[in-house]
Amino acid sequence: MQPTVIAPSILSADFARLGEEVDNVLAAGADWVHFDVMDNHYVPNLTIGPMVCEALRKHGVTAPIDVHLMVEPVDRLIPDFAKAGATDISFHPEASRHVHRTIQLIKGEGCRAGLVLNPATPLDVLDYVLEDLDMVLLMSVNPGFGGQSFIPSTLRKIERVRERIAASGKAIRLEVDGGVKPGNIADIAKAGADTFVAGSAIFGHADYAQVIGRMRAAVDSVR
Ligand SMILES: O=C(CO)[C@@H](O)[C@H](O)COP(=O)(O)O
Repeated sequence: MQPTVIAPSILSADFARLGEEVDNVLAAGADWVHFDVMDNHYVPNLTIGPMVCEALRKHGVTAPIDVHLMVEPVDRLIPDFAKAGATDISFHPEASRHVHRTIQLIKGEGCRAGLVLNPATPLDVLDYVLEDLDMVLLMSVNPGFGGQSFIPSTLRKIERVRERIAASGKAIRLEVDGGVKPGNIADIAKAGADTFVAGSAIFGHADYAQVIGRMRAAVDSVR
């Protein structure tokens, strides 16, 4: 079993104080920094690129930076993010012409590779590549915005991916992203997730340590 990871999505942070916000969530008990990259093409929103990732490293952030690429095409940005300090890079299969090649590109740059499935993406995109992956990221909202509601059918999907990971015998993380909150994180963990992204639930709360503590306790109660 993989150790639990709580990864606040900086999409909901105060961008005018990003370094301080990241320091604060890490001091409050977060494990990773979840870094959402949107291109106004693959998704209808525009966010941040490798320069901001590099700036966080220069600021002194040493925690893993979990980059979720919502960009199309995806390959060109991968070396830039690796050089900027990303440790984990995940991408959507629809954004790559050659999914296996993109996974190898990420690993060749020294990062862990994740494949992201949107709520309506069938699990067969995992065929033939699951064992090459370090992580499967299941979106529990349609990508593009923070603050959306968790789509309940994701719970069954998490169970099915957990079964596939178990059958593979590999140490592959199962991350869930979108609408994750203290009130539903136990169900998400029970279904089989080990890595939890939360944006608005953490950055929208006045006390980061309290909300992260509640989330971790809820996960610990079922894992
Ligand atoms: O990738 C995305 C959205 O595309 C997510 O990382 C959201 O940023 C999560 O935000 P909340 O649903 O937790 O507010």
